[in-house]
Formats: sequence, C-alpha cells, structure tokens
Amino acid sequence: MSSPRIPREHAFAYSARAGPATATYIDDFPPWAPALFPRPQLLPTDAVSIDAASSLWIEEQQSYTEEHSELDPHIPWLDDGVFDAGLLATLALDEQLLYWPEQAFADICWAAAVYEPPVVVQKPAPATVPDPHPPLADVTNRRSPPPLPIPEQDEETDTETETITSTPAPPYSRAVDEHNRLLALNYDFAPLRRRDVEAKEDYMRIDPFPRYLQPNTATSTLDAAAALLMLQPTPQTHWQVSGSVGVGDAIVMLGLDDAGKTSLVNRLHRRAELPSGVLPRTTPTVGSSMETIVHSAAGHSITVWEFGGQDKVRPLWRRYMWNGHAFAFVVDASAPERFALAAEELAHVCGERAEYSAFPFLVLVNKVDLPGAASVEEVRRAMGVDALFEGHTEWPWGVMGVSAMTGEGLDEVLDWFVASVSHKNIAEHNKGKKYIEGRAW
Ligand SMILES: Nc1nc2c(ncn2[C@@H]2O[C@H](COP(=O)(O)OP(=O)(O)OP(=O)(O)O)[C@@H](O)[C@H]2O)c(=O)[nH]1
Ligand SMILES: [Mg+2]
Repeated sequence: MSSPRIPREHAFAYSARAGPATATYIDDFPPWAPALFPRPQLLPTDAVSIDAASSLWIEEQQSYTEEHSELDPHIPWLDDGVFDAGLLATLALDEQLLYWPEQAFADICWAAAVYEPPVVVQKPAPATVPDPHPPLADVTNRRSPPPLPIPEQDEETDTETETITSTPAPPYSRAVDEHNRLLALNYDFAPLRRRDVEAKEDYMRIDPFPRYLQPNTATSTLDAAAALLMLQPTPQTHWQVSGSVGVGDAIVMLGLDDAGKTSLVNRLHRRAELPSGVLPRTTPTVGSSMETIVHSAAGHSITVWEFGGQDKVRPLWRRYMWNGHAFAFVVDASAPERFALAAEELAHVCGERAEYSAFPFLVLVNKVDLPGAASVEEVRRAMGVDALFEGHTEWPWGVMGVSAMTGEGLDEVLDWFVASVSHKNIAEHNKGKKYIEGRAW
C-alpha cells in the first residue's frame, strides 16, 4: 500500500508546532506523535495506512480482552467493535483514533465545540491574511484553515510570506501558543455549542476541518485530532493516561493555585530522601503534570495527575478530572480568605456530574504545619463538602490534614486511596459516564 502523502503545508504545520529541530517530514509522523501512542511498536516510522495499524490493534485487543475482561471490569475495551463516543474522554482515545479515525476526530471536534467556552472570533482582514482555501458554498460554518507558512519559498515570493517564513520556528510551547492563536483567529466554535448541536452527526455534517481530514490516513487524521488536542497545554498527558491502564490507580489532584499540589507530589515522590521541613522550590504549574509513586511494601503503584490551579488553567479540570480513578482537592489551610473561592471551584467542577460518579474523593487540607492554619474541621465546613456529597453515600469521601512540608498525613492519605479505589467504584463510574453521554460531562 502506498504511503499517503500529506500536503506540504501540513508537513510544515507539524514542524511549526513541534519546534525548530524538526523541519522535514513530508511522509513522517511529527516527533511528538509517539507520545500520542503508548505502545510505540504500533507506530510506524513512516506514514502508513490506518488499516495496517488498526489490524494490529484488533489482534492485540482481542487477545487482551479475552485475557482480562473478567479480571478488569473497569477497562473500557470497546464493545463489539463499535465506536463509542462515551469512551473518548476516558481511557480509550488512542484505540478509538486508530480504529475509527474519522469518528474519533469528529467526536473530539464535537467535544471541543460543546465543552469549550466560545473563542472570541476576530476575523483576519482579507488584505493582510489571504485565504488559501476558500470555504465551500454549502457549509455556512466553515472557516478557512490557519494560513500556514510555506518553507523554502522562491526568491520572488511576496514580501508578506517572506516575513512569516524568515521568522525562526518558535520553541515548542510558544508554537502551541501560536497555534492556539491561529485557531482562535480562524475557527469559530461558538455556533457549534451544545444548544445548536444536538447530535454528533450534526457536527460531522458541519465538519469545520475538511482539509485536515483525509479518510483512512493516520497522518492526516492525527494532524486533525492534534490540531484540537494541541489546544491543551499538555495534550500528551492525556494520552499517557490512556496508556496507563494497568499501571496503577490514577489520582487526579486539583485545587487553587498555591494550594501546594506540586509540593505534595514532590513530597510523595521523593519522601524517602527529602528531609522533613525541606521542600523543593516550585513554579506555578502550567497545564498538568504527572508522577507515578510507589506506596507501601506491597509496591502499589499510584499515578498522581496534578493540574495547575491558576484561574486560566482551571477550565482544564472539568475536561480531564474524570479520567482518573479518584480525586484529591487540595486546600491551603493557611489562606482562609480563599476558602470560599475554593469551595466555589470545587462545586463547579463536580457539578451535577457528581450524581453519576463513584470516585473516591478526598479534600486535602494542606500546610497544617503553619502556625495559624485552619483546622481540618474548619476547612470541612468552609468547603461545604457535606452538602456537596449529601445523598452520595456510595462515594467514599473524606477530609484529611496533610503537610507537604513535613510529610504529615501522607501515608494515611495513600492508604485511604488504596483501600477506596475499587473496581466496583470504577465500573460504577463508567456506567455513570455512559448514562450521561451526550450531556455536558
Ligand atoms: N509551609 C508549607 N508550605 C507549603 C506546603 N505545601 C506547599 N507549600 C508552599 O506553597 C507554595 C505553593 O506550592 P505549589 O506546590 O507550587 O502550589 P500548587 O498548588 O502546585 O500551585 P499551582 O501549580 O499554581 O496550582 C510554595 O511556596 C510551597 O513551598 C506545606 O505543606 N507547608
Ligand atoms: Mg503546581
């Protein structure tokens, strides 16, 4: 089977997003693509048809399902080979993308359209940003793709293009910002929000990325999916989680900025060597970060997935928080003036979805080492957790005092999670997710 060739501008789009060291792939995957696939042996080194890759997946999935379905009821393997949009946000995004690239892509787009706040659309002035792909007449919602710089232009190239291409490719994170900016300029998700799009099929009909979506080619579908996934600061983490099935239980850690989440993760990760009273310096977390720790002599492996708490990154919480097996919400006990905001954010992020979930949940009252820190009881009342979980007795939940500075309380916290994360909870939770599919999960 011949390799699908991706258009030149797409190749350059990869390089623009991936950074300066990666300027040439016409037939290749971008260097960040392996991060999207947790089982790299299935990632071809050159472009290959999706069929070839997916037949490998089918074999592997069948044997795995036979082996594990009884043991691991929480593993959301795809039932009867049917595309399941409800699993996209959980643990099977990579499998879905390989099996059903078009549907997966459309669903990612749809999810983004439904769940993201509307972007402010600033239409580029036609004089300064030429539209290389005029919209088709029959699709009213379509916007042109971002104007992509073309490398290695001829001498005669007009000055505007030269200006763009002579700028060195920005480093990776700046490239993501730049990419976001271009998307914000060119795509208007607002009309596709939930009130207008009742079914995914509607969205598929609208298809705002026609030039990025070429059926049956992994490269173009990845490009398309990545275009949306790159809207997140660290899309790779999502995919890594999707590969973490079987690695251990994943705790999603949320909380306002400065609550001490990163410090807690650092302490948990390095508690054997880090003396009490010493904390590595931290900087505010942008996006999310993940650390796997081993707890207890039995070697129980736990992945802690921590999200930045600054107001700009809080919208990420809602999208990803349900991908773990348990939550921890960290509150700074020394900042009572922020309790109300923390309570508000917690209630917002759980929302009505709490009703359908069965995740173990702990409020971690951090910094109890500081003089004047509020007591666990005070934080419990201020956070309104009793009201939040009223009627959800099936949820194991609690409030515990900890200190990243001294390590106090952390063993108890880990013991609690290990005892509370059960396959039963996870299966319940997945059921809830299926039930609520189609609503804002
Ligand atoms: N005394 C004391 N200070 C702490 C403790 N935990 C964290 N800190 C301090 O609190 C500050 C913020 O800690 P971070 O871990 O960066 O906070 P964060 O929740 O990750 O913040 P974002 O990444 O912005 O969401 C740092 O100066 C830490 O040293 C603790 O248990 N005791
Ligand atoms: Mg942090």
